[in-house]
Parts: sequence; structure tokens; C-alpha cells
Amino acid sequence: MNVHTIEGEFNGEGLKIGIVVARFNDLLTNELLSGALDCFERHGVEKVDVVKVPGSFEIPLVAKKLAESGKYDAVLALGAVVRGETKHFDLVANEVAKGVAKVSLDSGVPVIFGVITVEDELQGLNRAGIKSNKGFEYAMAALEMANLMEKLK
Ligand SMILES: O=c1[nH]c(NC[C@H](O)[C@H](O)[C@H](O)CO)c([N+](=O)[O-])c(=O)[nH]1
Repeated sequence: MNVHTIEGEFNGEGLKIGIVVARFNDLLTNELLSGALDCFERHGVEKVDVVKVPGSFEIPLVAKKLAESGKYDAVLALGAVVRGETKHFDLVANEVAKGVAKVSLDSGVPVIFGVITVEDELQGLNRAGIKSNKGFEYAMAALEMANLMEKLK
């Protein structure tokens, strides 16, 4: 049986990436952004546009604008939703996830869901640099998906 596996590399050369990052919880989101930019730099990406929005709830609208512009090979959505005392934690988290997925499917451009949803700030810090930087990991997903979409054309 001949099995042909297709997967994306992590080559950033020639790619144009758009990042939408929420300012809410920017102690965490700035670290996610820094990890993502480090990843893109180390994989040869030359052009990254960063758009800042007030909070994660605003991410899908801007992700849609970037994806539909035709200027980007992938869009990375970065945010941090902290339950803490947030009554509408689930609302914000769910709407952002649904919105980002819809933008990706409607536009055909990979939109990576890089919004950490955590119980408290410490959990957030652990994912934004103390134990690992999820921003770097999400950026790797953006590279892989951009390369994969090129192969599937
Ligand atoms: O990105 C976040 N936005 C949050 N709220 C703001 C929201 O994203 C919108 O910016 C706001 O509702 C205005 O539309 C959060 N909390 O409410 O806790 C949160 O934890 N993270």
C-alpha cells in the first residue's frame, strides 16, 4: 500500500504573517507576542504585521480583515482569557474560538487560535514564559499551516 503523507515545513522564508494581539492581560499577551516574534525571526520570516486590539473579543473582526486582505499567508491570534473573577470568561473564550475558526474556514487562510484560557494569572504566566511560551508554539503552527496550504494548492 502506498501511503503519501503531506505536511508543512517550518520554513518562514517568503512568508507574510499577520498577528492580532489583545491588550487585555498584556502582562501575558506581550510575552506571547515576544515568543511568537522570536519564533518567526528564527525561522526566516521577513514581514510580520502586528495589530493590537482592546481584548480577545475583538480578535475575530481584525483577523477577518487581515485574512481577507490577501496579504498574509497565515494570521496568528494572541490573547489571554483569565477566569479569575471574570463572570463572562466562558462567553469571551467561546466567542473568540468560534470567531477565529469561522474566519479561517471562510477565508481559507490559516488563522491560528493562540488565546490562552487559564484559571488564574499564575497559570497564564506558566504558559507565557515561566514553563513554556505558548506564543512560540502557536507561531510554529502558523509556519506549518502556511507551508502546508502552499503544498495543497
Ligand atoms: O482578552 C480578554 N478580554 C477580556 N474582556 C474584554 C473583552 O475581550 C472585550 O475587549 C470587551 O468585552 C469589550 O468588547 C477578559 N475578561 O473579561 O476577563 C479577559 O480575560 N481577556
